This record gives sequence, C-alpha cells and structure tokens, in this order.
Amino acid sequence: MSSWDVLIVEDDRALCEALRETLTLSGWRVATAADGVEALARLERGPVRLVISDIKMARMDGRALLENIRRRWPDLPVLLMTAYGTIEQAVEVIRAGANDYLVKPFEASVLVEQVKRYLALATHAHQEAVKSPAMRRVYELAQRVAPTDASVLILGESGSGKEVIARYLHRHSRRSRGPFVAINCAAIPEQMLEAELFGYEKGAFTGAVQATPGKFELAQGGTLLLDEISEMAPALQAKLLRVLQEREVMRLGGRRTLKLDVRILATSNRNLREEVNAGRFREDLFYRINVFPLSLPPLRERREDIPALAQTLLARHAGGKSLPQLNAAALAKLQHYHWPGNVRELENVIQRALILMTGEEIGPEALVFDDAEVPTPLPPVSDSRPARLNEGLRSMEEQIILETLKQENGSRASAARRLGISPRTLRYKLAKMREAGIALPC
Ligand SMILES: Nc1ncnc2c1ncn2[C@@H]1O[C@H](COP(=O)(O)OP(=O)(O)OP(=O)(O)O)[C@@H](O)[C@H]1O
Repeated sequence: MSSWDVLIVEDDRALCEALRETLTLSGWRVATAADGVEALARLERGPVRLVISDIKMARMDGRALLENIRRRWPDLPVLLMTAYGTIEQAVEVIRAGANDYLVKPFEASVLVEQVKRYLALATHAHQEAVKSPAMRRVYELAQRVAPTDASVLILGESGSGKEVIARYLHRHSRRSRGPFVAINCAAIPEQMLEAELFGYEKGAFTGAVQATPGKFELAQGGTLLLDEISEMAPALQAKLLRVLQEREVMRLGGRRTLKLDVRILATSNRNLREEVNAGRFREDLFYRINVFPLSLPPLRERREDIPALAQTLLARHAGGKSLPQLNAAALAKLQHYHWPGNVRELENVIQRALILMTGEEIGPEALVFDDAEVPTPLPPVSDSRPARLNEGLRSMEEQIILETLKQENGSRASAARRLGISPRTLRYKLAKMREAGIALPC
C-alpha cells in the first residue's frame, strides 16, 4: 500500500502538473487526481496526509469531495483552491469543513508554506507527546474543558505548544466538525489586524478592493484562536471586547451585523495578569477570555517528555526515509540542554540532525542547538568591544534590541517590525537575553 504526503485534485492538467512539481521539489510525495471521484478512489488505496483540491470540477466537485472526506476521514486536512472573486464561496466551504483555502493564482512559496503547516499538524494531530506528570495534568484539564464552550486562555513560553493544545481543544469539542481559525495578533500590523478580524466591505478603506470576511465570520460554528493576544493595541482590545460581549460582528464599512457562534481561545507568552496590572491589557477583556486558564510548563521543566517528543518530530520530518533513531548519547545530550526555545527549538534540532547525520543512527555530534547559530550579521565592530567576535556581535545585537524596545515603549510587535525580524525571532532573542540576566523593559 503506498502512502502520500499530498493529494492534489485539479482538472486543469497543466496546473495540476505545476503544483505536483512544486511540492515534489520540496521533498514531498505527491499524488494527483483529476476530479473528486478519482480522488476518493485514491484515498481508498492508501493513506494521504493532506488533500488540496480545486472547487470547480466536472465530475465530483471540491464541495462534494469535501463532504465525502469529512464523513469518512474526519481528521484529514483539506485545503480548497478557489478563483479570485469567489471569496463568499470560500467562506461557505470553510464552514463545510475545509481547513483553509488558497485564492488562485498563488505563489509557489504560499503553497509550500501552507503544505508545511498542515502536514505538521496532520502528523501530530493525535500524538501529542505527553509523558510528564505536569503535561498529563494540563491535558487532563484540557480534556475537561474541551467539550464546554468556555473561553480558554493558554499561557506558556514561546514554542511550548500552545497552538497544539488549542487544536486539541477544538478537536475534542462539539465544534470539531466546524472550522478552526487562527490569527496571530503579533504578526499583523495594527490597522490590518482590525480588518482581518472583523472583515470589511468593498471601499471601506483604500485598498479594500473587494468585500472580505473577517476571521470571526470564517470561524462561525467553530473555534477562533487569538494567538498572542497580549500584543493587541488598546483601541483594538476595546473593539474586541465589544464583539465578545455582544456576540455579533459588523464588517468595517458594513451595515449588517452577524450573530456569532464562535468559541474563543487565546494564547499569550507573557503573564497577562501582569500586563493588566501594568495597564497594558484591559482588565475586562482579561476576565472575558480567562474563563479557564491553562498553563504550559516550559520544556526544561518536563524533560520526561523529550524522548517521545523527539520521536514524534523525527517521524514528522524524516519524510519517506526509514525512521532513524537517536542513540543513548544523543538522547542524554537532549535531556541535559536548557531549551530556551522549547519544543520549537527541539524541532529545529531534529531537522538539523536529519541533515547532519552520517551513519544509521543519530549521535550527539549531529545535534546542533539554536545557541550555536551564527549571529545575525551586524555592522562591523569598530570600538574596543570584546575581542571574541561572536560575543561582540551578540552584545551589539542585544543593545540594538534594547534600544529599539525602549523607543517603541516596550511594544514587542512594533520593535520586531522596526528591526525587520519576526515577532517570534524577537521573542526568542529576548528569552535568551532574559536568561543571560539582562534586564528588559516590560
Ligand atoms: N506535545 C507536542 N507534540 C508534538 N509536537 C509538539 C508538541 N508541542 C509542541 N509541538 C510542536 O512544536 C512546535 C511549536 O508548538 P506551537 O506552535 O504550538 O507553540 P506555541 O507555544 O504556540 O509557540 P508561539 O508562542 O511561538 O506561537 C510546533 O511545530 C508543534 O507542532
């Protein structure tokens, strides 16, 4: 029985071939089908981890295919491709159970990113590696709260698995057949975040060339994850609170309100209570989203999880290759490291190991931690900074980060934008600085 990473369902043969080629070049095993009927036959023959399907097809269209898949393989992720101008249709199919949609024409890089994201989710969908007592406790609580409609606030350091647990909550809720929509409040500039959340009508602002639904609308009947909610600007916090209180949303520039049936999950890697005390986060909004708090311990406080996590991540990234094992010395090295980047860093280390390994198994020499990274190139050191270049560059980088944070009044999101790095990278660097004992502005 053959297994495939991606099944592409597309009746335009040239496009189908181009998509297949793009994904094959990225190292995935790709199968193709010309319509829904062929796709179902292919799914019967062997496991597939992700389906990407066109909507308009002659024999069985994308919608009917989706319905069939949801009935028989409810957890299989499906992305639908839609033509420009049919956003409303896309909203409908997301409600019908598609995980996401791609608006044609799209760049190859957009396709590759989406596939990466959904394959990662598909792999750990049912195998959250939970061995430590601390994590078992978290998952026990998650199991209890999942079937309710309560808002859950998931707290934990960057990379500790907050999104994984959010998806777990959705999967174990009565909304599991509905959409799971996530929005990262730190990654989107303030003005755009409002439009992304609430949607907009054509002409609502310059650049609003067509009516677009917001994430709330897309999550109707399902779950909306507000990732890194602490990064939301105060004005938007007030608008969000109103929507949550009134349980209805109106698109920017719109007139009609839409009654919402959406469960809210939120994450933060800061102590949100402290953010409230410091006046940066609205207390009323805090109480609204913090109905049930879940705190994820950092990886260094649950080292018992490391072997199983490493195994899961090896399976995720080994591709079609036979699954390599870590030898005892390699496992010991993983167990003793302090993991400032948590599970995400472990994932990076495993990916590197798969590239660097030479023999049959993975030894400690193939494990390179994020700490060992070559620092980001910066202007040459001109004064009498420490003689060791790496240290010099690092401390300069730290000073630039501190300076930028100060200028941005402590806002991580704005500082990351100014520095031209992702909020995630900034957070990671800040965590390392904090660990090195550097005082950071709050
Ligand atoms: N228990 C787990 N089992 C398998 N994989 C996991 C687990 N926890 C985390 N991961 C993986 O680690 C990576 C980081 O997890 P996730 O994105 O959920 O972290 P996060 O806390 O939401 O990070 P951030 O705060 O930066 O958004 C992901 O690739 C995820 O799949």
